[in-house]
Amino acid sequence: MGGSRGYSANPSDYKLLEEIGYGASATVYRAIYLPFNDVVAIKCLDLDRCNSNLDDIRREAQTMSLIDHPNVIRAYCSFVVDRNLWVVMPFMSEGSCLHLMKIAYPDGLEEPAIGSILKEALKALDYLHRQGHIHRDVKAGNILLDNNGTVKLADFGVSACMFDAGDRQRSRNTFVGTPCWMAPEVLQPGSGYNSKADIWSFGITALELAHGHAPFSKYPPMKVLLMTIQNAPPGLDYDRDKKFSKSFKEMVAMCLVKDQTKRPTAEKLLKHSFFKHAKPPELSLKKLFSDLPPLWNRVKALQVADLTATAHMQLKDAAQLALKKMPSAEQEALSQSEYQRGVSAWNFDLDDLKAQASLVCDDDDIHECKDDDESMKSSLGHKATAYCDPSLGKLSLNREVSQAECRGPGSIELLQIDCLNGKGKNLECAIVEAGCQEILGLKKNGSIIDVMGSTSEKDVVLTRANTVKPRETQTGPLTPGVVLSRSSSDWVHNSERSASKLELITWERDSICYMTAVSHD
Ligand SMILES: Nc1ncnc2c1ncn2[C@@H]1O[C@H](COP(=O)(O)OP(=O)(O)OP(=O)(O)O)[C@@H](O)[C@H]1O
Repeated sequence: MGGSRGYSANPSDYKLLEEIGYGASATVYRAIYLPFNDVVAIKCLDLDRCNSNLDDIRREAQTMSLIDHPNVIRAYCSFVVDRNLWVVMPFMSEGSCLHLMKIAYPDGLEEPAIGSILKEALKALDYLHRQGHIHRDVKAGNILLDNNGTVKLADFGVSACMFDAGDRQRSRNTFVGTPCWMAPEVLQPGSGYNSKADIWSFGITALELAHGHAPFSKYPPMKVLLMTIQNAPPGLDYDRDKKFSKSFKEMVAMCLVKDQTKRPTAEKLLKHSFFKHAKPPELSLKKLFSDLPPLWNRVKALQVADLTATAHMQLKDAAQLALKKMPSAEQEALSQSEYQRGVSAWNFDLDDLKAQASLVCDDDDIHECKDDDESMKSSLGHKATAYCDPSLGKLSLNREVSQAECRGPGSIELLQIDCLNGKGKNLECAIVEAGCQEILGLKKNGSIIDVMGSTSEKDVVLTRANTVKPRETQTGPLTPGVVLSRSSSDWVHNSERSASKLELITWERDSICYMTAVSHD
């Protein structure tokens, strides 16, 4: 982790100035390199907060320092200071495209600017792929801009060298990334992935720049995973996105093909007419920054806005749950806020995801799953425990949970609410987290409380759970078609049966939802 270009590995040679960015495991500062009086950026990675071990981090730093391309951020040097790794880089005075959009262009950028940014980012990808790297975290937050219009792809925190012989398996199997931008094959059991995964993420980034947010970004991470696998690929809509050219729409559609073999390479994509006609960035980008305050003030403003939004949502959440009413728009907003705060922190293991994804019904399985509903109906009155467990059985909830009792892994909150069903019987539910409700498809027609409490002639039945003996808890992994469904109707069924009490307990660990349902006759 030595130095280069004359930048020393001595922390006292650097004067840290303002904070200019923050991510899952790092805070980035503007700094002065005192011997040259040169402005640099220093990424301070908290080693205690890092998922990676020191070898991974060392590799990241080495990879970054070997990079030599005008569109890729290169590390000047890196060294350990206390429990932090400092990575010294060029300072990009306009920060990331994400920050720029958040502060000034919430609905996205104009096509000429998008074309220029994407072309430079694509040149970076072409270079990295030729060098044998997969970036694996292409997104607007990792495209940095300078005030002269320079565009650089940043953050090799999660990249791995495909040709890194000693560790090939590991680098291919441990995917740390951001779900909205992830290619379906990365989530599919048994299928490998390669640099084409970056082309998918590039397509998603194009949509992000066009709309100001990535597709599915309002949903919680687990739901995004499922939607990526199950739904048709997102794209620019020919009607809704009228302001964008046919060429742009075509280019995005080429990237967002589920079959990775049908996606173009970066080299081929660069030849697409959309990029052939892209303006040089120094012409199309500079005007984006005029009238904006300095980067550090923007970042400060965003931090304040994030904190305020979070506090606001938490207050609203508590108040509305207390009132047993949360309009779905509010739930979505809450979910989005949670998601946006958590997205970068959401690092996961590919094997876990593959295991989960394999349990999801795809379109062809839906009929099969629907047939299973009948057997579920006959299991009413029994206790069913459904797992969506990343560690496949490592964690299970096999006890009944009473009011305010459950404080499990991570931040678990249990709120028990008594609702009356139409027959005047008590219906209890314990709900933890808006994202989980959404994953489970229970929020479509309003909050789960609404669904459960207001269905006058109906009881709420969780479908697709395995038939188990009365008042026994079934443990183990989710079986196909058990939990993950696409519509609330798959979950909330009308029934002649009267389940007088239903306990539904969900909690979240690393964005994975766990659920136990108990119905009592
Ligand atoms: N060289 C730089 N110049 C200016 N701003 C930077 C620079 N490097 C990073 N930033 C800002 O800091 C933010 C966080 O940096 P970075 O993405 O490297 O951290 P991270 O912890 O790896 O984040 P994540 O896990 O979300 O990708 C960036 O989104 C960007 O806004």
